[in-house]
Amino acid sequence: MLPSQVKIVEVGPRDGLQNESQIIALSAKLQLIAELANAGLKHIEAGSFVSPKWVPQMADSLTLFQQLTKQSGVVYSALTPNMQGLEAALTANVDEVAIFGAASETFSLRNINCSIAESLQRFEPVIEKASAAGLKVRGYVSCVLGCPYEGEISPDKVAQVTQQMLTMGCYEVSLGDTVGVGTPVKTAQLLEKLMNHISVDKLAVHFHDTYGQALANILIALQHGISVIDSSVAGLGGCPYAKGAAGNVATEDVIYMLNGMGIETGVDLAKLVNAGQHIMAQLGRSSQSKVAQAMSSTK
Ligand SMILES: CC(C)(COP(=O)([O-])OP(=O)([O-])OC[C@H]1O[C@@H](n2cnc3c(N)ncnc32)[C@H](O)[C@@H]1OP(=O)([O-])[O-])[C@@H](O)C(=O)NCCC(=O)NCCSC(=O)C[C@@](C)(O)CC(=O)[O-]
Repeated sequence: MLPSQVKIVEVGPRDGLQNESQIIALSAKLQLIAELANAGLKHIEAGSFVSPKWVPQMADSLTLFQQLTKQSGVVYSALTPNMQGLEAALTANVDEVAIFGAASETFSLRNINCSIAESLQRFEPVIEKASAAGLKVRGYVSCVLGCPYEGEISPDKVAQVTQQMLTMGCYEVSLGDTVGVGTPVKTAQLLEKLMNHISVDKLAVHFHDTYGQALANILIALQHGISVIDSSVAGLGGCPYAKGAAGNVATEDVIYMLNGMGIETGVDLAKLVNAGQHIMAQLGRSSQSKVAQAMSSTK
């Protein structure tokens, strides 16, 4: 039961860039976002309304949204961990917001400075106010296949937090393998557990590629009917609160795999590779995407 179409949520400008220690010019971020939209990506997570002391790289999110030239048909979203973040997101006229929690108590404390229960309490008014303002709210659950502090995470805990976010009004929950430790069998077991109670169209997957398992895990997710995949151009990224975690799976690699399976994404791979090369040139590194490397070497 493979999906015939897949929606890619491009998280490079947010999850990708949030971890960079060098200051990235606003113009480079805007160019990246424009090129991603030109490549056909329809959902771009463009920024994050979090504390600039915690994540300095996202401190320019308000200005970024104010200067963004939006393409019609593209959703430009941002993270909002609390009411302060939501207020900023509303001022910035974002199209959609996302709250982000975890299935690990320690990660929750390190990442957003509160317990899981407290985070869900914080999210409730955020979801209510965003919905009242006509914004859809996405949820993230981090550490679904393991935690950098606690190790193994119970699938029951993942199911519980996911279900609570959906009950509170998130239209979809993205399951984050924050440290990229998941393997295909564990991914299948988790999805089967969740899908006992949760409809597959409410779930998305978000794999980091630390152990090189992301594409294999995505294939398992597709085989379970998941049709929303988060990825990051050039494999940018990592989480500031998950030391050693590699970037997200590269969007180029996901698109190449989906093309090979005959699954429609609407993304132009050549344009996407170019977008990745431009941002990597700004960062002074080469792309993590195997597909981008291969396509560049045969040019
Ligand atoms: C959540 C908070 C804000 C709580 O932070 P806190 O310190 O507990 O908040 P507070 O309410 O006590 O406020 C303290 C200070 O923060 C400010 N503040 C408070 N809220 C905001 C806000 N929204 N925007 C801007 N500033 C804010 C507030 O104004 C105050 O400023 P001060 O008076 O000290 O100058 C903080 O812990 C934080 O910003 N954490 C960063 C979390 C983060 O961005 N992590 C990375 C993204 S999550 C991720 O990457 C995982 C994911 C989603 O990709 C999925 C996966 O891979 O698993």
